Amino acid sequence: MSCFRFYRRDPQNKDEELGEAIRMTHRQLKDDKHLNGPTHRLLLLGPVGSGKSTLFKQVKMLPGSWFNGASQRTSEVQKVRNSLKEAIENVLVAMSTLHPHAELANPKNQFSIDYILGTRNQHNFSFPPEFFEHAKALWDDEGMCSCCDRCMQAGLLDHSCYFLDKINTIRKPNYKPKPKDIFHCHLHIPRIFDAKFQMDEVNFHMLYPNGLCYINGVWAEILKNFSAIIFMVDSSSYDQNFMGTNRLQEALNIFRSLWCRCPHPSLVFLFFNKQDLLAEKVLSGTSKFEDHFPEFAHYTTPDGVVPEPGEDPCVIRAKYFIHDKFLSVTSAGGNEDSHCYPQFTCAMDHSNIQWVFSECTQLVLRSVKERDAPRREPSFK
Ligand SMILES: Nc1nc2c(ncn2[C@@H]2O[C@H](COP(=O)(O)OP(=O)(O)OP(=O)(O)O)[C@@H](O)[C@H]2O)c(=O)[nH]1
Ligand SMILES: [Mg+2]
Repeated sequence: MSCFRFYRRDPQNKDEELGEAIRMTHRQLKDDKHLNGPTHRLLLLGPVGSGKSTLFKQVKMLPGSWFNGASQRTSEVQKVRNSLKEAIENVLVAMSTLHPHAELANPKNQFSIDYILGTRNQHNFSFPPEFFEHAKALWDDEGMCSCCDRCMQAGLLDHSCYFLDKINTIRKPNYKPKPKDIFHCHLHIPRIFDAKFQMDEVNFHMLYPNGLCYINGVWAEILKNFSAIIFMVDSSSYDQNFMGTNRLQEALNIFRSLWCRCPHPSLVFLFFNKQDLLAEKVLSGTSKFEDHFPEFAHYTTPDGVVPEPGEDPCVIRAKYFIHDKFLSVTSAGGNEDSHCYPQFTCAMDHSNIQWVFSECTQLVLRSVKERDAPRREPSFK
């Protein structure tokens, strides 16, 4: 699970490792070039939990993707079960690390905890029926459930409940994952994922370094190898804290640091993701934006904004507040010849991502053309 994995990181070494892995991938890409023709490389970045894995899975399902095969689906059963296992293990770890400690409501379920924790680190775990029995017994325990709620409120275990609520479905011998199950499923090793796809007969190769810590040294060197960078933001995270920092503010800090280090000129797509969750939160009125960003109280939606059909004005105001905050980084100066394009996305929605990608790939093509013709003034910013 994202946040616990984050705690376990050894940032300096991991980033060096990751940098080396990306450099190797580039060498490989150069060798492949004569086989597949020119390829535009996209790098997917973003803070923990912003939706990178989900977007990546959508890309793998785009028409023309190299991963767009029926055989992929069968191995998804194991992935979903692994995600269930990871979810329950992480709640169990959280039970002993939270303060105050979370306790089992039924002490007899300690046997199930011992069983589940005893299966940790077993590769290719076969998921015997007793695994699901123990998982179910624990999920039915009120102590464990309330621990999960506490973790969710802290923004720690966002995938867990989804799988734990579906134990009875996932355990069935003839279980076939639904697309939603796959989207919730966390991508595991290897640390760098890549997907190739074609749009308008142009090759794209997207790299996604899972778990990249944003250490400065690696960035500048890596970034220059890409035609465009996609930076994802969890727009609904405005009311969440992680290790004492507001998650949206943290995303903004990371983006600012990325923008400063981008080689000139760069093309950056800023995906304001989880628009559905943002709308839900704003409309429910339970979590006020101004409680977390006081300047929101004086913010007014800019003139000329074109709303989506049926979009509520409060939602529009919140989403453009975030939009303007991030765009102020790019208009602050210092990287004038780079271009940043914002997009409002919902990575769970395949048609939205398909549309967004067709827009972005057109912009990549335009930008590359203009880069190759340096004497012409770029016609967009
Ligand atoms: N409702 C909604 N949920 C989303 C959206 N995008 C991602 N999610 C969910 O948000 C959670 C985190 O998404 P991931 O794709 O795992 O995020 P990530 O950036 O890969 O996270 P790390 O690998 O931990 O850095 C998952 O439970 C996703 O199902 C979205 O647009 N809408
Ligand atoms: Mg991920």
